Amino acid sequence: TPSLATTFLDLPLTNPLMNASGVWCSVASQLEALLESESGAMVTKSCTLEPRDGNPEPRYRVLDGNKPWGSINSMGLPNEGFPYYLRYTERHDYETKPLFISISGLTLDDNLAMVDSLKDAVTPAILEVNLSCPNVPGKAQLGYDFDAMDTLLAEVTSGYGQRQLGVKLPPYFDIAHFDEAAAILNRYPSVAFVTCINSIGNALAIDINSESVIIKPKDGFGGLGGDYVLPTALANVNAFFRRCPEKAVIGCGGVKSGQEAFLHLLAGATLVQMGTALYEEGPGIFARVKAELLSIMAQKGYENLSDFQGKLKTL
Ligand SMILES: O=C1NC(=O)NC(C(=O)O)N1
Repeated sequence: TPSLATTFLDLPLTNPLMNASGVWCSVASQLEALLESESGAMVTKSCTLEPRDGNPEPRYRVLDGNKPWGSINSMGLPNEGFPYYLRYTERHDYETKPLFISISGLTLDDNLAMVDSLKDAVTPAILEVNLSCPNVPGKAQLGYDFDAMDTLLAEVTSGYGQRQLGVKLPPYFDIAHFDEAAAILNRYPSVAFVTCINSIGNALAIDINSESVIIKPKDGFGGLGGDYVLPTALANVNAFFRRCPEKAVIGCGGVKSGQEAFLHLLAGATLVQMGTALYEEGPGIFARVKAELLSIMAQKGYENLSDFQGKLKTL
């Protein structure tokens, strides 16, 4: 029977599935549910130095009805503040599964302060620096400002003592941008992984009956997730898989079954994150998607993930 076992940064995982930062991972009860779930790993909600309430509600909506399936969100980085998640890293059971901690400082100094505390904590948690939150009013996405991204990576990798870390990238839509972002990332060997993609920022969902937007923040503009973003997510996974051979890619975007998880792995992902689908289904989704992925592998005669991981064919 096929196996979903894999490794990430030399850590063994029972399977490649995990949550996307921000979904089912903001408070201890959610983190405990992820620990108990069948995910192979888990990540905390991107935190800021201080606790944040985030944007006014409604700030998350599933886009259902007769449209393709997805979500729009403008949460605005609501979180319990960095110390809360640092404390969680100190009591996580690392034997059960690896833990990632996501940070999204509102300033470079805030990011450096969190990185410095993490370096001193010498925690097994894996750092994922979020360069791509599209929903804090007045805050541009770092991943779209290449100079600022370069400066942040120089300071953060140095501040983290060149310990391995990763970055959560926004989706790019131009080959020249894949080239430029990868060229910057490849100058930082301690950036050991990239997570592609964050939501497609600043989409607008409109309800025809009310003739109104459906989320409150930013006049209805918010990050898109779900089916809508799968082709863009696969493109970003494969673009960075091709351009960053020394780094691992974590796939995120449009995964709701074994099928999309298989596609992300084929495109080059080592691990696969779920956001919208997890938000709607809950942590039981991991058992379902695991079974679906195993079934697809069995049908195709694959024993291990390495039999097809990164082996996307071109014409
Ligand atoms: O990085 C993020 N991506 C999103 O789609 N939403 C959240 C947020 O708004 O907090 N952050």
